[in-house]
Amino acid sequence: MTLVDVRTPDPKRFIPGATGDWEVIVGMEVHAQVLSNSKLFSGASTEFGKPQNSNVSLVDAAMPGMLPVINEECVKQAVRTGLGLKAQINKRSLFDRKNYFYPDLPQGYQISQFKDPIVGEGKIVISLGPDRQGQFEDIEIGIERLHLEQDAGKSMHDQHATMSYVDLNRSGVALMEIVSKPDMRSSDEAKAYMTKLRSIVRYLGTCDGNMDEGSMRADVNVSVRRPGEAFGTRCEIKNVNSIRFIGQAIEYEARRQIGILEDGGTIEQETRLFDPNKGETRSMRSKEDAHDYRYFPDPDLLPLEFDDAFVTALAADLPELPDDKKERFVRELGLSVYDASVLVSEKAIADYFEAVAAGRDGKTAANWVINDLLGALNRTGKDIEQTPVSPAQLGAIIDLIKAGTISGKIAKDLFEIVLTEGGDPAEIVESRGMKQVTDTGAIEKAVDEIIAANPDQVEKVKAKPTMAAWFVGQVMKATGGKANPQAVQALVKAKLGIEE
Ligand SMILES: Nc1ncnc2c1ncn2[C@@H]1O[C@H](COP(=O)(O)OP(=O)(O)OP(=O)(O)O)[C@@H](O)[C@H]1O
Ligand SMILES: [Mg+2]
Ligand SMILES: [Mg+2]
Repeated sequence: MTLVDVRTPDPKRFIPGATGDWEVIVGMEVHAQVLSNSKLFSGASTEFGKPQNSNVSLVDAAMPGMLPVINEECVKQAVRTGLGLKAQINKRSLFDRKNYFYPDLPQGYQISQFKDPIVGEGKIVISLGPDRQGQFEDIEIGIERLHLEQDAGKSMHDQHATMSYVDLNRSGVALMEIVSKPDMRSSDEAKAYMTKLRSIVRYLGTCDGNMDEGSMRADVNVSVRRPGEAFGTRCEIKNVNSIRFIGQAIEYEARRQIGILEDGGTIEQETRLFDPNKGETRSMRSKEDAHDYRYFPDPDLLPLEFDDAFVTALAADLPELPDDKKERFVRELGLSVYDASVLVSEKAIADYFEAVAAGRDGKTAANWVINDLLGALNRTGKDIEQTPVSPAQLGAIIDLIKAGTISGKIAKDLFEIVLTEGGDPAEIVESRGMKQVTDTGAIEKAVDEIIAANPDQVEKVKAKPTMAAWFVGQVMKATGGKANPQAVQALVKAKLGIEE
């Protein structure tokens, strides 16, 4: 890979050292487990959490004479992901053997793609911000390639005092390795990149994106340099399994390298581990080069070939992706970029919002979903999948306001009730007497009473008409928030003789 610098050094991102500023360079290799029922080259199940060694075929256990057979669904998933990354799809690609020994790798090699991957160059746009002025900064991060490969099994060192066990359930499961260009310049950019990539594969349905189950993990390559100079030597931090840890690992690693360089030392290219308990990276081994693996084309597999029609059919079926959705929410529903960004950040949130917004005012739906629903979920530590308020229930609350059945203020109380107790919003309004009072007779009585009881305030309003709001507030209070606010306002003004 030839390294090309596509970024202009930005002082905002510089890291101050003892002897001047530094720039951090980050490139990531993300392993994303392909969503498929069976493995890349065998019919064994990929289901997570099964008893050890129950999802293992003879192929996965590398029994002599077993031959790999490519799983078409995994190929489709890789192409879909490539399309989602606006990348070049290679109609001919090759599988290679990457040779190394490890107890969890019974074949003695991993089938991967080296020189000719299924997907070539693409890009991901990340969005940073908003800053204090409410502005977002969109940055394009290059994708170098995406290739298909097998996952290894799992060594288990904690099952026995003196022996290690191996679980081969994961052995042979399809992974997509998505390799970025070294285009990131801060830990925030790297976190935004991972967040966006995860969101894209979730929208596409090609990977579940569950980092805590290991479905997505990142090898984070970090180097530092003086702004504007050539790329420095990278260290690769293996298997980082949360977005927060990606940020912490980069911050630590950049400072470690800066310290060495400022002391007159040099950076050795190596493979490191991130220790989340200590928040630091530790050396694992010196970095192996491609030639150490003795890559060669796997003689058991034919080149992988497909035609344009195969790609076109997959492209035609692609779901709407977050960037397109965001743009459409702004254009068609008149949402702010900020609101649209929040709503598309996760597919499940976007789906929820679209169900609420269908046939209703988009901005109103967006306000309720962002401020009330997401606010409540945040408060109660739940995510959208566990929402106690369904889109139908929230939609019903919005409809009750629109129909004038309840006031906006009562609607907030109603939302709290649905949130904690559940139930049909219209029935709750009926049974608990939450209906808005639109009967002018009743409102008029309340207005008269407040005016009669507050002669001092009446004098003040005459001098300062904006004080009328005080009366509106008192009447709303007296009616338990159920009076129609517009009707109250009109009556208060009329009775006090305030011109519109
Ligand atoms: N100087 C650098 N600083 C930071 N990142 C870099 C630098 N040079 C390369 N990278 C990044 O390192 C990654 C290299 O990944 P790639 O899969 O090509 O090779 P590898 O790490 O040598 O191989 P393996 O897949 O065996 O780990 C890319 O994401 C690339 O952007
Ligand atoms: Mg790699
Ligand atoms: Mg690597």
